[in-house]
Amino acid sequence: MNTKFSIKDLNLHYGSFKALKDINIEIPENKVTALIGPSGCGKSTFLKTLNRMNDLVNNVKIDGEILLEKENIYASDIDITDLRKRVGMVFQKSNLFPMSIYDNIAYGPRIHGITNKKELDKIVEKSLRGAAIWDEVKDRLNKNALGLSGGQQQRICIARALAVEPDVLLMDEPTSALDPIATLKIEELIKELKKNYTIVIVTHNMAQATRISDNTAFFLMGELIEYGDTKEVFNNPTNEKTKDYVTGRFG
Ligand SMILES: Nc1ncnc2c1ncn2[C@@H]1O[C@H](COP(=O)(O)OP(=O)(O)OP(=O)(O)O)[C@@H](O)[C@H]1O
Repeated sequence: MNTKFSIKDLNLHYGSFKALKDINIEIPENKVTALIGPSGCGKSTFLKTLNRMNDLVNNVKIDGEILLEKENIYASDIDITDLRKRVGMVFQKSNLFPMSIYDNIAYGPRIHGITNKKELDKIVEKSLRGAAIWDEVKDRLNKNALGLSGGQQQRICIARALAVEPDVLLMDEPTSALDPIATLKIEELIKELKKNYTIVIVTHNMAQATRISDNTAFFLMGELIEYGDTKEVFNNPTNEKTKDYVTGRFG
């Protein structure tokens, strides 16, 4: 099993507040890694360090090392646009642009210099197929993406992330705004996507973590308390705090 991210002694401060404390973790390739823990424990902060999204926050200070296949993504010579192309992100709520489905998907590739219509057509179809939504939208590619249902919009967001051919997909509670059926569709999709992508997902939904993830990391107040095989973390946790959390005693 290959390691995709190797994180060593990662600390993150927002001003004087320490949001991540000495995080050490290896994230395997082509697996789903779930990040769980109570609100405010640092899950999203950690997720965003993986494609340097926190760089955009004022007063943030990050130290330690995050290797993406042996390359330190915090090295001064790293190309951040290229990093975000390799490590895509899907948010809690759909953040599609008020434009056609086609243009939403073609947006990233166009930014990266692809202008040929035939090539873009191919990318759009491949990405929509990859996100299991091609059949639902193939006859309305020129319609406004915001006219789709919430679940469909999330799959378009995933397609948009796939369009620039990433290696990794970061997902921050991608189903929290969806009904159970739309949630199930995204979960099925995630299981399919891990064949080709490494997935790291923040979820508040414990059942979801057990359904879709291979590994689970439990965070508490900025610390990584426990990390391992999802079945072990949920059924046989080594730490009392993990046990309390996964059995619903707090959080
Ligand atoms: N931009 C910011 N500036 C200052 N503090 C921040 C910022 N973003 C997050 N924090 C603080 O860092 C801590 C971790 O926040 P984070 O959003 O990572 O937690 P989380 O576990 O993802 O929470 P939730 O499950 O509620 O989304 C919290 O105390 C939060 O208030």
